[in-house]
Amino acid sequence: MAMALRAASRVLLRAGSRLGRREAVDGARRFANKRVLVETEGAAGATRIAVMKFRNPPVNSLSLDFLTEFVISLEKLENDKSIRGVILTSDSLKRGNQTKVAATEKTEEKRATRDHGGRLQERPGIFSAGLDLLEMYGRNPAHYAEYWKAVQELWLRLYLSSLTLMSAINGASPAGGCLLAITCDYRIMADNPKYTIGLNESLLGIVAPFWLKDNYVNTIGHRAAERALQLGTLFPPAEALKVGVVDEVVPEDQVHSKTLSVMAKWLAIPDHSRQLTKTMMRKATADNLIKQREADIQNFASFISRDSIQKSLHMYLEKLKHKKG
Ligand SMILES: CCCCC/C=C\C/C=C\CC/C=C/CC(=O)SCCNC(=O)CCNC(=O)[C@H](O)C(C)(C)COP(=O)(O)OP(=O)(O)OC[C@H]1O[C@@H](n2cnc3c(N)ncnc32)[C@H](O)[C@@H]1OP(=O)(O)O
Repeated sequence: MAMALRAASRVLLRAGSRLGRREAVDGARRFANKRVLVETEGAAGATRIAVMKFRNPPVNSLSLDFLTEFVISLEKLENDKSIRGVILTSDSLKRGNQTKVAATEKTEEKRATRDHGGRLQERPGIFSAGLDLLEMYGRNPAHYAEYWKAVQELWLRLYLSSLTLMSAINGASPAGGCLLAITCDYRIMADNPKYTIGLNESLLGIVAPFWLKDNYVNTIGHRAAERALQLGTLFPPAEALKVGVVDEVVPEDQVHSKTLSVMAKWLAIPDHSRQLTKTMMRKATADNLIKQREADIQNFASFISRDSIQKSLHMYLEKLKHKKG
């Protein structure tokens, strides 16, 4: 498996050097490609933690490019021995240098946040909208296979990461957004009832893959997962806490500071014993996918290519396009 991961990562690194653009380098303290910004906190030479901020406007969907850049950034952090903890979050806070586009029409209202150069900015309040629907709709089977391999890779890398991973959930987190969160060791969500989290695949007419279902079962238990998966439940923060999708709910302006303080507690545990424990808890679930990755890719490609499934996705996309802002 290690060999397979290393080979896949070489492919991703090659792809990354083609499409990844290092925008900012400040020693080892900050690096970025186009869609993921990584900032490290802590003194040089001491244990540091990294914050991976998603910035794939408008909704941080997990496009193929995003997945590639994410895995490259994570691998860099895994290889940096001074980093022991990583926080996943969205870079979706409004920045100063922005202006509101006149919001007289619904479409303008929906994408009202642009910077002065007219570039689309991330919208606040979205952790990640999940898998990119446009990667799964209207493409060919070879594309679906490539995309699914990248989705699997992301999940395996996160689920088996030796780092302490935490998610600071500062916005909506449906489906693949929830995937990012539940691979982490700890989840803290902003207390805003507009934000929801869960696996809503069934509402789109699709089905969560078995390994994500297993991850969900491991997180919230079999009965709760069975019900939530069938209904496609998106939980607001208080309910997410009750069912165990998240571990803590805190006021929105405290999500980052709280995550840092919980991280400090986790980092007080010796790495080797924590890592061995994590592996003991997760290996069987991950192995289930590793032993049938290729079959899972073929299943996905043929499932998503079905006319009925493409029709469901089309209807869902139309619904998103025409929903009231
Ligand atoms: C039995 C055999 C089984 C075999 C099974 C094998 C494999 C498994 C098969 C399939 C599994 C596939 C797994 C999929 C998991 C997923 O992640 S699917 C994606 C789920 N995501 C969602 O449902 C979220 C949809 N989006 C929203 O709810 C909202 O957009 C939002 C995130 C809450 C934000 O709302 P807001 O009002 O701020 O923004 P808009 O809705 O106006 O959106 C802006 C813009 O962005 C587009 N968009 C939104 N989400 C996505 C997305 N996920 N992908 C791509 N594009 C997205 C939206 O359409 C708008 O576009 P515009 O109209 O052009 O402006």
